[in-house]
Amino acid sequence: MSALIECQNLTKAYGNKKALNNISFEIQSGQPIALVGPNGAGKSTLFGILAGYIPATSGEAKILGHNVGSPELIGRIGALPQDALFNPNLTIQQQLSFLARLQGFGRSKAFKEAARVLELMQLADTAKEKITALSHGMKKRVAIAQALMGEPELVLLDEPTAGLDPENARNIRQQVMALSDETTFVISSHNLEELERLCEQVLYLDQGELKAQHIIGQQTEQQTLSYLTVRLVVKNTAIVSNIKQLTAVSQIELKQGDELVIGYNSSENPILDQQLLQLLAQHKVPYRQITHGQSLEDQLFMK
Ligand SMILES: Nc1ncnc2c1ncn2[C@@H]1O[C@H](COP(=O)(O)OP(=O)(O)OP(=O)(O)O)[C@@H](O)[C@H]1O
Repeated sequence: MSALIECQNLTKAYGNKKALNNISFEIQSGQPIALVGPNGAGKSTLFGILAGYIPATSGEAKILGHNVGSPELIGRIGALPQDALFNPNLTIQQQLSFLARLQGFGRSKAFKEAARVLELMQLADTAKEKITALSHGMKKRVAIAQALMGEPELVLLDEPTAGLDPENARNIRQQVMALSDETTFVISSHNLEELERLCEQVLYLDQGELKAQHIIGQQTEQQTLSYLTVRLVVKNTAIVSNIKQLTAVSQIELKQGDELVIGYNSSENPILDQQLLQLLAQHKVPYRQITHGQSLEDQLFMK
């Protein structure tokens, strides 16, 4: 079976500037995939190429075995561009029905499909409104509804929750989770906690280069240390020296005073988590959470 996405030496240059520089990777269908990287890393450019909006300068990008932009992919990919544009003269229902017709739906099926995705995004009440009458968050949800039309196998979401209030952001995350068994989502966001909750894999782009591709929470081959992350209820710097004395602890970082990231050799001490709990109890240090592994932020940025 073909990979869901396969890029080989993909490059996109704008004049002398390489927005993507010779990147190669392969992704299989499955749980959501995070695309992360600082501003200007090339995330939107990669989405644009995969969705068929932007031509690559060189290299190859295939989806489900077909070159990006090829007619075989119509209706099989959905995309939420960073700045989705809609026709201000049409109602939301007309707009989405029109897009469904472009995907090959007949008139009445197109209407039903538009209504289905609007319902999915809890937008049924706005079907008769024009896009100009909607708030930023609602526009975003319309754009996501558009990306879900035709039940595509791959949905590319460029910053789907940016600028949304917490409740709407949560609704979108819930929709993504609910649809993830049938559809593979690739999601870019600057909210690493959100991606960590939603995604199983991460692609990390920086200055047009692919710096990492790995499964979230899984140790990489180069990594010899295991990690425990402890969130304390109140800041406590004194406990650090006690933790350092536990067997096999080789690294400890205190972040913002209340989060401890402990690096240790788990084959030397497989019960460090239990010893840590005892130590915290002994010193009457309350904690909110202890997790195995590092946060996505630490996995990406901690040296
Ligand atoms: N149409 C364009 N013309 C010239 N340069 C462009 C164009 N589009 C993107 N770039 C440049 O390509 C690089 C990658 O941009 P891109 O928008 O893909 O980054 P990004 O990772 O999505 O950033 P952000 O997180 O800020 O959205 C940037 O240096 C950007 O200035």
